[in-house]
Amino acid sequence: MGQEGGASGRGRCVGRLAQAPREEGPSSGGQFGHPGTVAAGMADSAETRKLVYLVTGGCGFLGEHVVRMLLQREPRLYELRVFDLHLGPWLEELKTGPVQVTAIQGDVTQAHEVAAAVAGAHVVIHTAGLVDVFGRASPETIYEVNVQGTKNVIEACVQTGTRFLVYTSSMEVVGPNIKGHPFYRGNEDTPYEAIHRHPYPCSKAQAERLVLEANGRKVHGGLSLVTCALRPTGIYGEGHQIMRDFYHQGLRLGGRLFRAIPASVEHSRVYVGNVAWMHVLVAQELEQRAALMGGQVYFCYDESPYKSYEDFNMEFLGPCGLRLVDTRLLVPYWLLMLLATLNALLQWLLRPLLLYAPLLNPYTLAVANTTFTVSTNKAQRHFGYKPLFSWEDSRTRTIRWVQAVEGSAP
Ligand SMILES: NC(=O)c1ccc[n+]([C@@H]2O[C@H](COP(=O)([O-])OP(=O)(O)OC[C@H]3O[C@@H](n4cnc5c(N)ncnc54)[C@H](O)[C@@H]3O)[C@@H](O)[C@H]2O)c1
Ligand SMILES: C[C@@H](CO)CCC[C@@H](C)[C@H]1CC[C@H]2[C@@H]3[C@H](O)C=C4C[C@@H](O)CC[C@]4(C)[C@H]3CC[C@]12C
Repeated sequence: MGQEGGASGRGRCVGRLAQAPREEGPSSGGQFGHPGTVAAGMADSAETRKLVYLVTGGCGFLGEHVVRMLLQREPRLYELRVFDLHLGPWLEELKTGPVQVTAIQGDVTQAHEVAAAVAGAHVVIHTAGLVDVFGRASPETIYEVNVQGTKNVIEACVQTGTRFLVYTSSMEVVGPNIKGHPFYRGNEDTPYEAIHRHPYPCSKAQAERLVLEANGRKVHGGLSLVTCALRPTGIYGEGHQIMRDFYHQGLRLGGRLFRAIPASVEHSRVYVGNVAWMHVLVAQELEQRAALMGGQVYFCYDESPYKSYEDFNMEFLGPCGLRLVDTRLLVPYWLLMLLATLNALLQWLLRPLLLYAPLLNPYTLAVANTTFTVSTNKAQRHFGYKPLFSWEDSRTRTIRWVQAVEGSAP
């Protein structure tokens, strides 16, 4: 079944059974060094600094962590190009080190801007995207950024001779699907009917497919393009705007948040630092393991516990003074669905006047209410990934961030 869904991502975006290509080649043994060990045989010294990396979306929630992780853990880095529609002021502080940090204000929907940024890069880590499940942007805009933007990155690699492309995909390429089927402790090979209607998952699925299909294409200079897609589940950590939105919502409600989702509905979540680390490690290993890793997808995972979305958030918001009130008896699911639908109607009615984009809408309620948990070690088997941050460390860092940014530190 081919990829359907109109150019704007409207209609059903019907994917094939979401299974990554079967693994080829022997799974690699445990010969990798400890996470963070620099690429094998690389001395951390000036003469090894010869690589140029480009990170698109480098000023985003994930992108910033990828940029900082590269500066800490890629000793071969000569130049780090940070490409984003909106450049962050924090970039200036990065320009004092041994690596040349080049900030590029640009738009991935503009092919010429992408080509100029990619030219001369050895590796592209493509995280730029419109992460919108709240109706802030039109389906057309989501498609333009997430699909056309990815096409522009791929073509820029081919035209300029960049051989290695790491794409930030998403769990939503797989699910939850429009039928609300749970994905329980699944992995990259678990059969699952990936059927989407929402523009965001449709766009991520189309973009991921383009990246994987580009693996092996000849780039300028005659060598082959090696691509790989990483599928984070719900990312959390320093800089997570939705976490801040929940915290502000709780403060407005007198320190309380109201449970709307049964605790039995489990989600996988992954710490942003571990997602960034996986991106860096893939970029470091992709050349030596092109035959095994090229064209593959990998879920991003760590030791974060399986919990409902709301209970998981309380791991951080509880220590910041909020408590979760169980209101499922008061707010049955049908009433939640009605509220979500009213939000969608209000958004549509108010759109000519203002942007009304609450967290709760029919799509986010459906996703929140569907179990989606990942259990895999494919990244460890293929390129020796191990989480850099433990659950305890990830939790502490996130709590400290919420406390610091909200001034609620004890
Ligand atoms: N946040 C999550 O839970 C999550 C989970 C899975 C996958 N992802 C994926 O990770 C990537 C990063 O997501 P995020 O959560 O950091 O989002 P984010 O919105 O914080 O970051 C996205 C960045 O891309 C930039 N960008 C957007 N449109 C652009 C354009 N046209 N040209 C150039 N730059 C543009 C934005 O300015 C922003 O800095 C996305 O591709 C997203 O689909 C996110
Ligand atoms: C019922 C509501 C009131 O408590 C709870 C609404 C929660 C939703 C806002 C979030 C529940 C699941 C989240 C999504 C999931 O974590 C994975 C995602 C994939 C990623 O690529 C982008 C973000 C997201 C869609 C994420 C967005 C927020 C939720 C829908």
